[in-house]
Amino acid sequence: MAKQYDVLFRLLLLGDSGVGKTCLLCRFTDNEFHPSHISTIGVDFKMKTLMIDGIKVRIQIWDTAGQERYQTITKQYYRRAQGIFLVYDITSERSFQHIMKWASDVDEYAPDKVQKILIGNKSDEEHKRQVATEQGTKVSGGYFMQYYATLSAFSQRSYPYCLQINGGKNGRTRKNLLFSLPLTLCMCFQLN
Ligand SMILES: Nc1nc2c(ncn2[C@@H]2O[C@H](COP(=O)(O)OP(=O)(O)OP(=O)(O)O)[C@@H](O)[C@H]2O)c(=O)[nH]1
Repeated sequence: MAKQYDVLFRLLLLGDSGVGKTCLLCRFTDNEFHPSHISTIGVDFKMKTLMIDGIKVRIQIWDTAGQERYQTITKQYYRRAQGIFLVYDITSERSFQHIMKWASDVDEYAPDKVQKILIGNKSDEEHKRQVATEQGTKVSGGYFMQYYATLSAFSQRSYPYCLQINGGKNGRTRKNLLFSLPLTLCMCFQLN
């Protein structure tokens, strides 16, 4: 039987309820958008397998509930994550203010070397924007996050796997693949 994958990455989505974590995940895995908000209960996950430079990469993305009452459950998933997306909604100042709290939970419960990526979602709602891009840049720098992107789960246009991982097949190590992958994942969403 063919090997199902060469490497597995476990990624986690965190952020307040309603910022669009589930929608980002559905856009990434199924290229779908759900206009209604059905709150995640506890945790859920989806998987996607990508071929990146001849390597079969399985990405397992855990979608967590933003609601406070599930946080005892969701924190149990932090320690196995290799990458964490901290998501806020650009039209909600409050969701952005809470990023500091999510980031300090990550510091407390996730592995030290976890990749952290800040995502400002709902960039299609520019007219309702409450959080300037510069504020995102400042916070991501302050919390040692690797990347910062504004995205839209609503937007259909995507750039699937357009980022190539540097290094030839033989010279590539798992370590640099791991480092590069979260950015690849970001690039799979609509970047603008
Ligand atoms: N305009 C717009 N709406 C979005 C976008 N992403 C999500 N939404 C809407 O925001 C609402 C909440 O989205 P969800 O993905 O369910 O939010 P969540 O963060 O998973 O929420 P919890 O499961 O409660 O933590 C839904 O009504 C979505 O349709 C986006 O990029 N643009």
